[in-house]
Amino acid sequence: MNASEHSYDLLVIGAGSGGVRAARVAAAHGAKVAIAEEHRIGGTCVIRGCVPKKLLVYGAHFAEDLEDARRFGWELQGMKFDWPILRDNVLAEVDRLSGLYTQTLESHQVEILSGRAVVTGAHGVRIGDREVQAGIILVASGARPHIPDFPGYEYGITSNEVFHLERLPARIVITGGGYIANEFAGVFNEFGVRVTLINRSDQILRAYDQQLRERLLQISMAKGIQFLFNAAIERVDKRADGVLEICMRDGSVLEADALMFATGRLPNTEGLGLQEAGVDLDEQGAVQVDLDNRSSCPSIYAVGDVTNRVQLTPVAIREGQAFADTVFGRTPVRVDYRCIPAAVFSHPPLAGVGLTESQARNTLGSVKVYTSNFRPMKNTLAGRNERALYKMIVDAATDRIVGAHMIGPEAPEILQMVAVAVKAGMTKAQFDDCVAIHPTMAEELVLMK
Ligand SMILES: Cc1cc2nc3c(=O)[nH]c(=O)nc-3n(C[C@H](O)[C@H](O)[C@H](O)COP(=O)(O)OP(=O)(O)OC[C@H]3O[C@@H](n4cnc5c(N)ncnc54)[C@H](O)[C@@H]3O)c2cc1C
Ligand SMILES: NC(=O)c1ccc[n+]([C@@H]2O[C@H](COP(=O)([O-])OP(=O)(O)OC[C@H]3O[C@@H](n4cnc5c(N)ncnc54)[C@H](O)[C@@H]3O)[C@@H](O)[C@H]2O)c1
Repeated sequence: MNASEHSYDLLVIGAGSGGVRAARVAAAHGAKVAIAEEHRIGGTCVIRGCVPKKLLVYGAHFAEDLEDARRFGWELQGMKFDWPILRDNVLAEVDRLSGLYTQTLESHQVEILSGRAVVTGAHGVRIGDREVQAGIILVASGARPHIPDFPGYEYGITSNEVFHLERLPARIVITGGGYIANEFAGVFNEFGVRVTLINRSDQILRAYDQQLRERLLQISMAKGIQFLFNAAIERVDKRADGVLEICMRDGSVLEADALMFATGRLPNTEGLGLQEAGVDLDEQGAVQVDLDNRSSCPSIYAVGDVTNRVQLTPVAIREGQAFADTVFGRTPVRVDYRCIPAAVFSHPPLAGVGLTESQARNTLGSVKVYTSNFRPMKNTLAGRNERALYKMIVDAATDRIVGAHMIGPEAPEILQMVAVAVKAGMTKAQFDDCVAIHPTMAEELVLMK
């Protein structure tokens, strides 16, 4: 790892959540670092993921807030939603954040190499017509949307394009039943777009607690989102008037103005030269790494979505940090994958940490489940018939809380703090021992009987 033998101590491929953190921290540890990026600094989360998505979720929620405002005495006239205003403000915020990420890299003396990187050997990378050598290569190239293969798939869009729509479609069909499908179904529905979600199985958000999933489904349907289960697209045709005819395997035909794929994300390793350099990939193309993020080629490491472990930004960031501290900070650090909290920013949002009820029943001897099924005070006055559901899963033998799951307003904000307690191994009795803050929704957590 000597920069005089190679151009850099570290060459990072991909300036997203994991790559930027790794590059910055390695440079702070004294390494000579370069980072290659083929698109924009910030990666998926900043440019076309978490950040613009969450801003759209905020924008969409005004539809309900403005409706509810009347019951709180506000008279609102001439309300109208203007998509280009929100879109352009969101894209401007993305530009600002991408600029901040660039500044952070520059202020840490990380050299930015613009262009697509291809690995040429255990220490070699080509970016455009530039060949560079590095003691260590970190692959942090993320993932890309998976697009199902059927005639007419090219008429569909993915989360890459959705933030740039010229105008809102009157009707959208979204395929998939996971995070992106449910988040964008909510966003479009709040904007008044007629949404149909097509799911190949009979369940949405499979990793979440069943009761929460059922609650989201019930609320989403009540809000007007249509769900088609056990359904698959056979072909899509585009009519002369631009309308898409989505032909289903069961013979039915859906008409829509837009089709969005939200069917998972595949690791970005295609044409990257990794296998030629001795890096093992799995059948989906994910880089296989050990607990220290090291691949089968000793000088090549990988973090984030490209390893297909947990496709979440905070996990990619931790992996990038652990890599840099271990390899360049001489402080071995491993990411702890236990109790990773996660949230779906649907309307309403849901969030969870630890074991679901069924996982707990399958793995523990005896389980106690506490639930609070309530109508938030704000919804009551607003006349909004939408109930929240909080669940706590407790190991009966030890009284330890092994899982917490919530759907309702601000669930992700509240669950972040509950996750600290669950990870710390707190007991139900310790929650009960804490006095409530009244009136809040979160007080339900210390009042469950
Ligand atoms: C719509 C959407 C919403 C999301 N919402 C959330 C959320 O709310 N919360 C959450 O935690 N996670 C969310 N995620 C997931 C999150 O964005 C990813 O887990 C995270 O960005 C992964 O970081 P990464 O560093 O592995 O890869 P990325 O952030 O994807 O960065 C990889 C970078 O590598 C670049 N690259 C790829 N190949 C090359 C190459 N050969 N040469 C040069 N550069 C290359 C890419 O252009 C990209 O900039 C969302 C994802 C999507 C798509
Ligand atoms: N709030 C968040 O933290 C957040 C938000 C968005 C995305 N993400 C991350 O990004 C990842 C990708 O999101 P996603 O929603 O695309 O994936 P996902 O894994 O959440 O859901 C994919 C869905 O597509 C379906 N599917 C897969 N292949 C299919 C096919 N060939 N035909 C029809 N359906 C198919 C699956 O059954 C599943 O319902 C997520 O797994 C998550 O890790 C996180």
